[in-house]
Amino acid sequence: MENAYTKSVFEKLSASNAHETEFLQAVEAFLEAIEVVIDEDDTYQQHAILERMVEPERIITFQVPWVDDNNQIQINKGYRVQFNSANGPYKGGLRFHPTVTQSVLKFLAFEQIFKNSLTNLPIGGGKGGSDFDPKGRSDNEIMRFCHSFMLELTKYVGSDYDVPSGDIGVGQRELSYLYGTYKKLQGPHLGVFTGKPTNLYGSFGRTEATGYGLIYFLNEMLAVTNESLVGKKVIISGSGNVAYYAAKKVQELGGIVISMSDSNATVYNLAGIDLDAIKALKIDHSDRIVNYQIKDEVTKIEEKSVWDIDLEADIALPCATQNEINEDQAKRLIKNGVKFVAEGANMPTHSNGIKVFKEAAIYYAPGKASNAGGVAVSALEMSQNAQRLQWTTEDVDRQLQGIMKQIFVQCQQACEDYKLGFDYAAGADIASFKKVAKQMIQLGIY
Ligand SMILES: NC(=O)C1=CN([C@@H]2O[C@H](COP(=O)(O)OP(=O)(O)OC[C@H]3O[C@@H](n4cnc5c(N)ncnc54)[C@H](OP(=O)(O)O)[C@@H]3O)[C@@H](O)[C@H]2O)C=CC1
Ligand SMILES: O=C(O)CCC(=O)C(=O)O
Repeated sequence: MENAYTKSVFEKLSASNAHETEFLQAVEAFLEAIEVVIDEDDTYQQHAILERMVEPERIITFQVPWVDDNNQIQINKGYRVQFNSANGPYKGGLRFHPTVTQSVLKFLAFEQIFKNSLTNLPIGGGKGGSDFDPKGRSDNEIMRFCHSFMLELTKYVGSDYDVPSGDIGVGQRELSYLYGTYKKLQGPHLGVFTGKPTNLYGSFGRTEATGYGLIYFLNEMLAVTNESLVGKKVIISGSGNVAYYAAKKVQELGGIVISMSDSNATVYNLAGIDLDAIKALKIDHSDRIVNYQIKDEVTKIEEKSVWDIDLEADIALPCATQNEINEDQAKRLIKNGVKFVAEGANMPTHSNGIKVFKEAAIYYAPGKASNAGGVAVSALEMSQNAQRLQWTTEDVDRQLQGIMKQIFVQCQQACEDYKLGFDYAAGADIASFKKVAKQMIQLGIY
């Protein structure tokens, strides 16, 4: 960092949040990207915009006690980070995973501020969750956990105030239990959660939206070089919601999905893997990739990360979790011919890995732009719930395509304005920073 203002904000933040490594990583990358804007205009410093932007408006932490199937009392930590509401009600998912900490949720909520702004829909930045591990838990245990979590969180959310949705470990089943508890306590305010099943008035197309949106964004990048997905070999990490629907759309548009993974193993085949088998294993049941049924001699399963396997490919789509690609793994991708990386997960590439992509001058789409389709359709779900209407899948998908295109255009425009080539990561940060900063200035200091 070179600008005195950004540098001093980051130094103070690092001193007061020394152990929050993921959060500091996200803020550092963001501040580096927007320095060109800070350099040209001291209004931001006069209004202390950066100091206010890096401090959450509110963090709620609470105890989640529940009883397991063996009648043992279990205690987990619950959180909601309400980071910034300049652009509207706090909006962002809930994550249930043993790796959840305040630092992880702060980085996710911070990124969400700018992602949500890029959608051009009125939603502020938030995120929440728990260190609860749903793996191996019975349906009744999940329901009891959700009930206890929501008894507390109910006090802090509302359809015009803070609207959670899903993320890792939280899908339609969990969202239904959470909404059921909220409804019992506060009444049937449909819009307090998004990502609900469609028969509970979730939006058609929300389940698919993050993965499909990722591919719509990727298509915009491919179009810059007059290319398309047809015949392209695509590495995908993860096999959850985002990964699976991204894979489906790649296949629909003529690409070849050569790998998918989970936290234990990777399945790969240069001629393409069987997405129906992935769906049966990982979407319909909480099974493991190691149990993928191999029906030919070329499919392989290895108990390691996909980023540690040498696979010749054109495109990489990290769709599992944060910091899954380090510097060496990024170098392996470049060596194996990858020319496009688009992030389905949030911050899946470590800063050193991003540096490798930039030096290799490949096309790189940052998660806060390329995975914004999910939250965008969540915002459409809020609109539908408020209007007491339910739009068709086709209508939602058409709007999603338009939103992803607009996000790409904003990134591209900022790159043009600041002569950044195709550094879409910087473009996304600059475009969204300017919008949120303007709103904060308009709203005054309070
Ligand atoms: N759902 C959404 O709408 C959105 C999600 N995202 C982001 O996308 C990513 C995936 O979320 P989502 O698909 O919803 O979550 P899911 O819970 O549906 O799937 C997560 C997938 O990632 C794998 N995974 C999790 N942790 C690790 C790890 N440490 N190493 C390797 N694999 C891992 C899981 O494997 P396993 O089965 O072994 O746990 C699983 O395959 C997250 O970063 C999330 O924040 C971003 C925007 C919207
Ligand atoms: O749909 C939402 O509200 C949240 C999506 C989300 O958590 C994300 O974009 O990372």
